Amino acid sequence: MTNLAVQTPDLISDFPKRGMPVTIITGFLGSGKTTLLNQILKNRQDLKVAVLVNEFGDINIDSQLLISTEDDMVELSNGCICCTINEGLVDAVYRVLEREDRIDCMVIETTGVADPLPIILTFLGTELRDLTSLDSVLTVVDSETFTTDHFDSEAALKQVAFADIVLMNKTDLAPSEKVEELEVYIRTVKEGARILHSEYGEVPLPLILGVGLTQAELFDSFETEEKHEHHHEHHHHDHHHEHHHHEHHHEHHHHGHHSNHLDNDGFVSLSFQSDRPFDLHKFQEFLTEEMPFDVFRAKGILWFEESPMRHIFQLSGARYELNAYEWLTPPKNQLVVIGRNLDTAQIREQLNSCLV
Ligand SMILES: Nc1nc2c(ncn2[C@@H]2O[C@H](COP(=O)(O)OP(=O)(O)OP(=O)(O)O)[C@@H](O)[C@H]2O)c(=O)[nH]1
Repeated sequence: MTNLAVQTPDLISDFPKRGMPVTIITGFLGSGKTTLLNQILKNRQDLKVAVLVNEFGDINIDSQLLISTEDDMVELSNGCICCTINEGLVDAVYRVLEREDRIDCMVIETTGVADPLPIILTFLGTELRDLTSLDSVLTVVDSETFTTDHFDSEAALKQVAFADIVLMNKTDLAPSEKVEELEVYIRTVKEGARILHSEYGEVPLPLILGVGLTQAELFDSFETEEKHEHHHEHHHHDHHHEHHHHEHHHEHHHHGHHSNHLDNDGFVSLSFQSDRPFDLHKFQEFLTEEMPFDVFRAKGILWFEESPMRHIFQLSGARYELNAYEWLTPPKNQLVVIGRNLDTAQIREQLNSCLV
C-alpha cells in the first residue's frame, strides 16, 4: 500500500508529492487513446505502469488491442462510466494499490464519451486523494476531425477544458494549417495547457508522464459545484442505458460525482457477439450501404468465413480499416458500434443477417 501514515494538515500543497502518480487519458471517440497507451507500454522501458481501461459498452475490445506483457498490469472497469465510475474505478484503483509488486505509475484510459470531471474528482475528492497523486489529465485530440463545434458534444469540449496536456494526434491526416488553427482554438478553450503533436501517439514519455501538471486546488470549486448539482439531479435522473452495478468491498464512500453527458450528447453503444463468422461480402455491403450515418465509431475483432485470420476492425468517423492477424483464441465475432440516436435493434438485425 502507498504511504498512509503521513498525514499533513495541508493536503493540497503537499498533494503532488504523495502517493502513486496517476495520468488520466481522455479524448473523444477514436482520437487515439488506445494507440497512445500502446506507445506508452512499448516505450516504458523499466517503468512499471498499471493500465486501467474503462469502456463504454459491454465488450472490452480495447483491452484485447493493448500490447501488454506479463509484466504490465491491465485492470478493467467496464460499464457505463457515469453510473459505475465510483464503484468500478475506485475498486480497480484499490486492486492496483493493494498489489505487492512495484508499480511506478497508473494510466487510466477513459471512454471517448466521458465527461472527465467525475473521473478527476474521483481522484481529488474521495479518499483516493490521500493514496494517489493526480499527475496530469491528458486529452487526445483527432487533428483531422476535431472542429470548433467539438462534435456537438459537451463531453468533447470538457475533455479539452480540463486538460493539462493536449495531444494533437493524427497530424499525418491533417494539413498543417488546420493543425495550427486548431491549436489556436484549443488555447482559447484551455489557456496554459501543454500542447503536443503526434502521429499514432508517438511522443517522448517524459513529456507526458511524471510531469506533475495537475493543480488540485483548481478543482476544489468544481467539486463543490458538482456536489451541489448532484444533490439536485439525484431525484429526477433516469437511467436510459443498460449498466451493471458492482458490489463494493472497500471501506470507502462514494461522493456520487455524476454526469448526464450520455443524455446530453445522445450517444448509444451497441455490442454484438457471435460464434458464427460473417460473410465478408455481406459485411462490406452493410458497411457501405446500410450502416447509419450516425455511427461515429466502431471497433471489433472480426471473423470472416473467407479468411483464417483474425481481423481488427476500426472505424472512426468516415475512415475505417481492417487489419489481419493470427488468431490466438478460438475465432468469434465481437463488435462495438457507437453513435447518436441509433436504432440498435435494426443494426443488430442487419449484423445478424451478415452472419453465415
Ligand atoms: N492515420 C492515423 N491513424 C491513427 C492515429 N492514431 C490512431 N489512429 C487510428 O485511429 C483509430 C482509433 O484509434 P484508437 O487508439 O483506438 O482510438 P481511441 O481514442 O482509443 O478510441 P475509443 O476508445 O473508441 O474512443 C485506429 O484505427 C488507429 O489506428 C494517427 O496518428 N494517424
